[in-house]
Amino acid sequence: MGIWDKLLDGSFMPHGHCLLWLPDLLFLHVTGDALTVIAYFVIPTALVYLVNKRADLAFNWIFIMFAAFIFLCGVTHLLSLINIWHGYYYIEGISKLATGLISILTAVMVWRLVPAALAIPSNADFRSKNEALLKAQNELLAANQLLEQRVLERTRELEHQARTDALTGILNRGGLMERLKMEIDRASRYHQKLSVLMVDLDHFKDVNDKFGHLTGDAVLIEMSNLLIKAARATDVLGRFGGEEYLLVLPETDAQSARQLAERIRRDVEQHRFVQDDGSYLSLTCSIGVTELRADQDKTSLLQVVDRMLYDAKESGRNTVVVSDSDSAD
Ligand SMILES: Nc1nc2c(ncn2[C@@H]2O[C@H](COP(=O)(O)OP(=O)(O)OP(=O)(O)O)[C@@H](O)[C@H]2O)c(=O)[nH]1
Repeated sequence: MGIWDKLLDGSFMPHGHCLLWLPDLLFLHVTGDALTVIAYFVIPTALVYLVNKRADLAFNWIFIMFAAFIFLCGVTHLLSLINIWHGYYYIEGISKLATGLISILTAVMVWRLVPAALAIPSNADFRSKNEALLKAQNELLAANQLLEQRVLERTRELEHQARTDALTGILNRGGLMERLKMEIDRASRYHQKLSVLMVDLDHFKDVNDKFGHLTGDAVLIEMSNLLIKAARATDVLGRFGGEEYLLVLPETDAQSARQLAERIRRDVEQHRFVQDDGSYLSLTCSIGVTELRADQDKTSLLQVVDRMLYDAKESGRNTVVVSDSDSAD
């Protein structure tokens, strides 16, 4: 008995009459429906697998509804195939009803989902938002770099200010001590000469007392300008105290330092300090000078130069006193 005979034997009765008893027509329907049934079972399996793997998927419950709907369509198709030979019409009817219900429910739910689904940003939205984010990030980076630059500049400014005398603009005592130590270290290391001058205006208190503090300040500024002019660019000038200045002279021996000190003393003596009202003020200064000895430290150097200044004051002011190497300590 051939396949067609088997398909068309008595069990086909009476259901197959709709297919006109034609084997090729029956084959066509069976093949089409069988393929559809396979697809209807494979698709929901894929959907359920996807939802399982991607729990973050937006509206994943609708995928499950689609899966149920397609699966039931598959069952209905399968039953319609079986019913060519067996008449399970009630079962097929129940299956159709279940499919219809789930289809209607899915249709309603899908329409209710439309506004929310439309609100999901498109790829183009994401791209433009991403670009905007990148732009903002670059701007932030640039702003950060600018800020770091400003902080660096401000830090340098503050460091400079911390070492600067607010009145005269030359080094203050702190800055001066730092530089003096550096110069002493350098001179000791390279066995170079180094001398220091301590310059102090004579009877400066009288200037304040007679002409006021503002005139005193103006004199101090003018005095520092005078010293800047007298010194070399490599010399280090700073305000040691009230009306006391320290001049550090790298690569300079006591002899040359004395010559410079004498020139400064003369310059100050001859200088006319201008007052606010246009009148002039004459002042003198006393200067202590010393040259760094081997193994001498900053404190000892300052003690010596301070003593030389004291001697200059004691010997009548407007004088330069240089330490000789034997009497230095
Ligand atoms: N205007 C002004 N005066 C100052 C400043 N710092 C210190 N002085 C004054 O400088 C004067 C120093 O007085 P003294 O130490 O007696 O010295 P001097 O009058 O110069 O006397 P000798 O040094 O002995 O010649 C004091 O009157 C201080 O008030 C300042 O920044 N501005």
